[in-house]
Amino acid sequence: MAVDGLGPLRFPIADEQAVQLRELGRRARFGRGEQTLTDPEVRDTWEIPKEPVHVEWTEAFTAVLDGMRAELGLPPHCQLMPELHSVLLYETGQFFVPHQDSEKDDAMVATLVVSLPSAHTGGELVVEHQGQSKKYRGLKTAVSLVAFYSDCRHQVLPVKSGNRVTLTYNLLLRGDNQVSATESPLVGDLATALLAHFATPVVLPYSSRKGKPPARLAYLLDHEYTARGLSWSRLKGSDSARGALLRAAAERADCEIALALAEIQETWDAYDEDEDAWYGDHEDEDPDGYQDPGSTDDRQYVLQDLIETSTTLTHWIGPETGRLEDISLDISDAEVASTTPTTDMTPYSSEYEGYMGNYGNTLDRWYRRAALVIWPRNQGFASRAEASPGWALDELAATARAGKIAEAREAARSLESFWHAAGRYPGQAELLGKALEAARELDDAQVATMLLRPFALERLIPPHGPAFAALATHYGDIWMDGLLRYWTEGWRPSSYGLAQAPSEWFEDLPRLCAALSTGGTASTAAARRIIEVSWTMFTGQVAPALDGPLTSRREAWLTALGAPCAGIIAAAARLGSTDVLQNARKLTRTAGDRAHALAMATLRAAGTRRAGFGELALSCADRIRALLAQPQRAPGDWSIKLPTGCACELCETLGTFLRDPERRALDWPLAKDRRRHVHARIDEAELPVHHETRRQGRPYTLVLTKTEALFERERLARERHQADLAWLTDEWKV
Ligand SMILES: O=C(O)CCC(=O)C(=O)O
Ligand SMILES: [Fe+2]
Repeated sequence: MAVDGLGPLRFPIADEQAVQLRELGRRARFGRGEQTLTDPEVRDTWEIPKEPVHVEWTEAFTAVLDGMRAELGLPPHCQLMPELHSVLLYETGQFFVPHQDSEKDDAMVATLVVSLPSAHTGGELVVEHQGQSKKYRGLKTAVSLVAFYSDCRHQVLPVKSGNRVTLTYNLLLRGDNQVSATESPLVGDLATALLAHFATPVVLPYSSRKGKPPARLAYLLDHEYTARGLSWSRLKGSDSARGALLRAAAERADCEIALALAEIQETWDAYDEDEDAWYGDHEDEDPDGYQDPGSTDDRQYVLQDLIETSTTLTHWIGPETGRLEDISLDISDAEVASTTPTTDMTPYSSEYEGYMGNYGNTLDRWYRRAALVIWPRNQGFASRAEASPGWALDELAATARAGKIAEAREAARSLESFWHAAGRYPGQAELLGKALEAARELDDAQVATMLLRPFALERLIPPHGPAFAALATHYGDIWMDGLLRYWTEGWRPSSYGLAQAPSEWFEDLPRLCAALSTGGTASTAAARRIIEVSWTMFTGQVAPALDGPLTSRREAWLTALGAPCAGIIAAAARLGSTDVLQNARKLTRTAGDRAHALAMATLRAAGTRRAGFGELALSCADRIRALLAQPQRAPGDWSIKLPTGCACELCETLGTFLRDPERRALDWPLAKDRRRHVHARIDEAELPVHHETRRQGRPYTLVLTKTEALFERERLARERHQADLAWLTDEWKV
């Protein structure tokens, strides 16, 4: 090894040469996510630039690399290619904390660390994998070489004395490391086991019933892979042989197999060992008990029972495309198998949650593992469709377009058992677009309903217009009514209270209905239906809440409803939905401050639109004129109206006091619960009454005082009515 300017290095490396090297170096950086950082708490090392460094290996290196290939479990027909990554100098005290190397190249599978001969103590390289760890010490008089798969966590312990100099190499895998396992006697056994797995009903927990046989098997691999490093031809260590065996067994059992990445979450019942020691000396502890949520060092917790595991496949190499695809597929416990249990792996993140009421203390751990996913070939379409429904819809449409309509319908029917979940996949707008296309192409009313049913009406957006119109024309009104009923199921009030109306979607209804109504009569009729159900939903939620006083909270709520209300009315006017327009007029005739607030908010949200709003503007103006015509409160008139709602004796006393035009204050000895009821009534109606408890005597005395806000508010309300009326006259020519 030679360095420009320094000449050949002499081994063991002497102090003065280490100093020369350091002068060339800079503080080594490390990667975290997308970033490259320096932080001497994490990595304290000098990195010498590669350009002036020249390394020449003897013949023996090739043999060493081939030995490493064999020991890493890679077959003889592939090769490890070393690529110099960095030249590092650790002076006394320097180190690198545990980390995983990032794979800088798709073909990178491992790291090679070469320690050059130098006298030093400490500075051991510690490599971990699946709970095992090995320490490697550099030598004074010989080169030492350590290679490990890049998913292994490793660290360099602080150098205690002397200097440690290393070269690190990325080991790239050249050639396909797959071996054929068809000859192995294990293949037959594995194939039999696969057939048994797919024929054995799942035992359901807490039930004497037997479930259906599992739909698939996900066998978890032992090494970690990044999405870019995932490849059949670069499986690491024992994964490679297992992959080959299962691939051959799947073939023999007439199954399909895919290589996937899984996200696994474990929830443990756990406790913090230190938590009980609260009486001890805690001075050096963080007062908030803060724990870095990203920290994977959760060994301070004592694990009790594993409460739950969830496994979701997030990527796979498409069985046909051979490309990495984003998928989302939940795998049940009965479908997961592994040689190394997840519990023995190192989580990439964990989070401890102390006692929260319903649950005890829990520790969540997250892992990423690779998996071989296997399913019977005759269930292939359904199995892949569950993982990527968008792909499936495209397939269905394409098959039907190619004239294989019976086959396409059959394939569509095979999705029925899980298709209800299609409404929860990410990318709903795109998925619905594809479903609309496929439903039309399949030309079968029942299958079309099955495919579309899981979606919700508020997923329908203007770009869907043409596909929706084609569907409406093709299947007719009755079919469409049925579909719209399904699509608004989530809108109906459930036992948990009112469903949440999709406000923004209502607001945008004119645009949607415009897009739908260009598609012919059937589509226009469907658009009218959509307006009707929207109005029914909207008033169903709002009408019951229009009674009662207008508090500030109510006012904010009603103001926010102006835009959706205006959206529905404008859409109704545009498509001539007379029923809805008539109903909207009814709303304008509803008496009360709340209805007025909603009507004004609707007019303000109408913007420049006029059609459909005329009567609303008129009746608002009438109402304001009537209010303004009422005599103003006389100075010194302190009477306040208590809204109806409770007829108890306390409320009667309260009502009498409030009504009295002369009395301003009331001293009222009342026990705690009764005081609370009176407070609640006053606060709920936001009455201009101050309440206070005088904590003397038994029971304490509730002191009520009417405040000046009574006059101030009425003055402000009048001003606002005047301004509103001016606006209505100006803008709406009422
Ligand atoms: O210096 C060593 O032994 C290893 C350095 C290392 O882990 C790295 O550069 O990523
Ligand atoms: Fe490293």
